[in-house]
Amino acid sequence: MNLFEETSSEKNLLPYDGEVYYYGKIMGNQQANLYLKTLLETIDWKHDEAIIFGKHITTKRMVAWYGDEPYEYMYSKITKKALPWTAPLLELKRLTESETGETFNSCLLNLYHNGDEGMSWHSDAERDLKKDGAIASLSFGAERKFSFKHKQTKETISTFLENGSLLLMKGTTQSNWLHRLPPTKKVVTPRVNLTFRTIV
Ligand SMILES: O=C(O)CCC(=O)C(=O)O
Ligand SMILES: [Fe+2]
Repeated sequence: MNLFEETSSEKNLLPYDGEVYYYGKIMGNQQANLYLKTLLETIDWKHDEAIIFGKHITTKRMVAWYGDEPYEYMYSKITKKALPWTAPLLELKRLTESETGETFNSCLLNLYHNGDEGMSWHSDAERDLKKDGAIASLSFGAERKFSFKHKQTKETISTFLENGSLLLMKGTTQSNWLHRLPPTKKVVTPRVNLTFRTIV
């Protein structure tokens, strides 16, 4: 817990061209497991849709989108509308804001049922997102590897995202680095991830 510390007290995981801070676990296992259960049961999960090479596909991974207002958000060439915050999501948004000192107005949630599901290399620099805005990532459930790859040098940095942990991406990270959640045979239990963002 570091309510009274600056984010700069966390070590930057990136060697250059961006800032990624891993805060580690910001709550105990019991509380994190309870959030996992609550989110699995109360979020309006839908299979993600995308248009890839002109083909309409739906993913095994499930997603949901919440925000301050019913923002329309373009993601993977499909427009989505944000739902109003639920009580547990507002709680988690406030916790994330107090830990990071940043503010957010929306949240994208991802549900990976097991290690077969992941997310391939991308950056979160969609047109509707604030340019170089901070993105905070909360993780619940199975611990998964998370990697960054520099767009020019291809240098790769990896870390593990624990149950109840917080990671913050800011500065020029999205302009210069890709990130992904690699699939893995080792994980057979679900993981829920929340990324808090700022839509403009
Ligand atoms: O599941 C994660 O940790 C990452 C999710 C992500 O990169 C995204 O939603 O853009
Ligand atoms: Fe992302």
